[in-house]
Formats: sequence, structure tokens, C-alpha cells
Amino acid sequence: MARNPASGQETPFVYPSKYPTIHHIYLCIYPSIICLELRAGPLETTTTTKPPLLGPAPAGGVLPRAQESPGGQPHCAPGDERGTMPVLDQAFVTLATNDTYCQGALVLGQSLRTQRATRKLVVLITSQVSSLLRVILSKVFDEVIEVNLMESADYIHLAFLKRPELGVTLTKLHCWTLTHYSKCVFLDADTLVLSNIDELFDRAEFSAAPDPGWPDCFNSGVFVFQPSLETHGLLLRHAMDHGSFDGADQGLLNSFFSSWSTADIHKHLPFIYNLSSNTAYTYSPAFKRFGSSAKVVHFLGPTKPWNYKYNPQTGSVLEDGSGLGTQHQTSFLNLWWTVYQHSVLPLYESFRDAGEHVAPGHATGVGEPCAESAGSSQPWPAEGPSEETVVTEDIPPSPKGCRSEDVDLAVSVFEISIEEKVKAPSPEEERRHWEEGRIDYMGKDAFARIQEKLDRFLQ
Ligand SMILES: O=c1ccn([C@@H]2O[C@H](COP(=O)(O)OP(=O)(O)O[C@H]3O[C@H](CO)[C@@H](O)[C@H](O)[C@H]3O)[C@@H](O)[C@H]2O)c(=O)[nH]1
Ligand SMILES: [Mn+2]
Repeated sequence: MARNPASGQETPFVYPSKYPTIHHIYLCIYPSIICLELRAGPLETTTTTKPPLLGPAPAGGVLPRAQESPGGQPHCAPGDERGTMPVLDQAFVTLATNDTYCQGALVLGQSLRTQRATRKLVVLITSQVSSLLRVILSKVFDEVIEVNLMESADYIHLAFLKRPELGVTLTKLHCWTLTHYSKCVFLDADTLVLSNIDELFDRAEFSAAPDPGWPDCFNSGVFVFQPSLETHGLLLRHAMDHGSFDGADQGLLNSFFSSWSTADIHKHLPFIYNLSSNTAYTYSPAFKRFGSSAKVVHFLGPTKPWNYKYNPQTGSVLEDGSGLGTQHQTSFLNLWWTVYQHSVLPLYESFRDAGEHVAPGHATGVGEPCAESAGSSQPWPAEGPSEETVVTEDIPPSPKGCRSEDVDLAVSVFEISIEEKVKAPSPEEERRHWEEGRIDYMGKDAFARIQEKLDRFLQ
């Protein structure tokens, strides 16, 4: 079972005391086949010494969320022994522009819930996210909000066309439009929360932790901000006028909040709120000394946890030949996958037909058709999760129907993997790429290929 790689500590994990009509999922192990048995019934109070910081999800993979009482007054999240009240006008916010990053967002959301976050959980998505993932996200997040760059004011549109690489960057900036919240904490979808971080809401805009590569800059994977349309407008204007020195949001935000490094030390979040998963390698004595208090681990860089394969039997990621990094890095990866296995995979199970057989070695939740379309009031099969665990309102419809076109989720006894599907762009997408100046000169748009097409046309 996973343990905090930094501390190696074992702390008691208390399940919610009442969590009615939730479903227990048992994994029966047959060679190369996942078999699931659903049983309804209240979850008993269980106290266990494992896992240390992140427990496996209650059955069904749905963890407690901050709730409002029938009278509209907030009450404590079930099982919240600390007695903290949910704060409904503040939120943890993340972003996932495609189904692959959604896997990260789901792990993040479940880790926040495990750690009894007392703020709302919000995920920003774009039109590329499939309906299936929207519904799954809505089981974990209080709000699933679609943002659309092209609906923005003209100058933003222009900036986007001239600087297509700013696309994801501009999407992150949409978090400032969440003005129904007074204060928010943004977390990248490749972060994992190891302990409660509600105290971040005591900080003011703009608070962030130093970037491990250049500590005079902050890392934009975790930051405290105050939603404001005015700030949002100024940020977009700044993007258009100055671009971004790294071509993405971190450069842009650092040049916008340029006094961060000198003005106010309270706006420097301790590194434990954004510990890069490879820090143990870069400064191992500091990691030994301070790593045990890590609260958020960030898998920054090109290789994300979902790019690895995972063995659910050993609880370890599989070596792919390129090397896994240090022992600590591997432990963080294992921790991410433990949350994925126990708290995210079960969320897909309600989409499986009761008697349906799963192809050996390829039990896919992500590619399965939905029972009904997202956004309907009853999208679940009869044996699906209880009403308490499902919020279906306000799920933005996806133009793509119910299947995930981005991701293949393969689950077998010995291996779980999340594969990004390599998709050929549609003619419309190809045309848009041309219009945006994204021309694949070395590949399909190479002169020789175009000449071939012309020759075929002329024959
Ligand atoms: O295709 C994408 C790419 C990114 N994201 C979102 O944007 C975040 C940032 O991207 P990520 O791949 O996590 O970047 P990092 O490897 O963390 O790289 C650094 O550089 C990025 C660009 O400046 C910053 O956004 C990060 O916070 C910073 O840690 C992700 O976590 C997601 O929330 C998507 O939704 N879809
Ligand atoms: Mn990141």
C-alpha cells in the first residue's frame, strides 16, 4: 500500500461515518480479466492505519464533498472530525483541456476530497473534453465549467490566432472569470494533494511557490488568486501586448505579477505547497530534511504519471526502459497511481452494463458508450451510484457524443495504462490549423506531400 514517500509515515485514516447506499466494488481476479461486483448498502465506519496520507476511495470511488444542509446552511462534510465548515464562496480550481489531462484532474479532485477540502471543487474544461469525462468529472467536482476561447473579445481572438501556442495559457487565465467565488486556489491537473491545504485561503493574490528551475520566478502550478473580470482583461491584454517569455502561462503570469519575487514575502508559498516530484534528485538533503511536510506534489515536466503503466498487484509503476528516476520520484508516481486505481477507476464502473463481458486484458471504461447522454437528469444505469454521490446538473454537453476519443484505458490484472489515442485531424481541424498558422512543414504539409495531392488531383 502507498505511503508518503517523504515521511514514510503511517497515520490513521478514518472513513466517513455515514455514507448511505454507496456501492462496494470488489475486484475479483481472473487471469487478464477484471470482474466487478456491485453491492448496495451503507458503508461502515472503519478506522485503519493504512494508507498513511491518501486512503483508497470509499466504494464507488466517490469521496465526500462539501455539502449544504436542506435548509441551505452549510454543514460539515461527512466524517469531518475536525469540524471545519465548508466555505462555499471559495474554491479549488483546476483545468483539463482534454480527456488525458482529465485523468490528472480526477486524481487531484479525489485527493482534495480525501484530505477533507472545505472549499468547492471546480474544473475548467474546453470543448475537446468528451461527454463521458464531463459526467465522470461531475462526480468529483462541484462545478464542471466549459470555457471557450473563441467567445472572448476580439483582441483575445486575434492574440490566439497570432500566437496559437498561447491557447492553453489563455485557457488557464479563465480562472479569473470565476467571480462567483471571492478567492480561489488554482492547482495544475498534474498535482496531487497529500494533506489538507485549506490554510492557503489565508493568503492573498498573488501567492505562489518558487519555481525549482529559476526560484526568482514562481511556478504557476499552484497559486492563490482573486477572481476579477478586470484582472482577467488586463492579463489578456498583457498576453496580446507582450506575449509570454516561455510561450505559456508561467512566463505570462510572472511578467504580469512581476513584483512577486521582491514585494511581499507572504506571497511566497513554502515549497511544500508545490514540491516538484524530482526535487529529491536536485537537492536530496533538503528533501530529507523538509520533504516529510510536503503537502502538494507536482509532476511538472514533459512526462506525467499517466504516461506510465502501473501494476495494480505490486502497486508500482512499470519500468519502460527510460528509467523511473529516484526512489522518491517513483514513490510519488506510485502514490498517484494508487489514487487512480482506488478512487478514479471505480468512477467509470457505472458505465458498464451489468452482464457485459470485458474483453480479456482490455477492460475499458473510457471508451464505453454512455448509458445516456450527459446532462440528462438520470444518466445512470439502475445499479449506478446513489443520488447523493451524483451531481448531473449543469454538465456542459459535448459535441462529440459519449465516447472518449482521446483516451484508451486498458485495465488488466497486471497492468493499468492510459493511452492517448493518436488521432488524424478532421478536415475542419486541418483547415483551422492552417488558418492559425500551425503548418506541419515537415510532415503532412511538406511540399512533396502537397505536390503528390496536386498530381493526384490533376490526373
Ligand atoms: O494539453 C494540456 C496542457 C495543459 N493543461 C493544463 O495546464 C496545466 C499546465 O500544464 P502542465 O503540463 O502541467 O505544465 P508543467 O509541466 O507543470 O509546466 C510548467 O509550465 C507550464 C507552462 O507555463 C505551467 O502551466 C505549469 O504550471 C508549470 O509547472 C496542466 O496541469 C493542466 O491543468 C491542459 O489542460 N491540457
Ligand atoms: Mn503542471
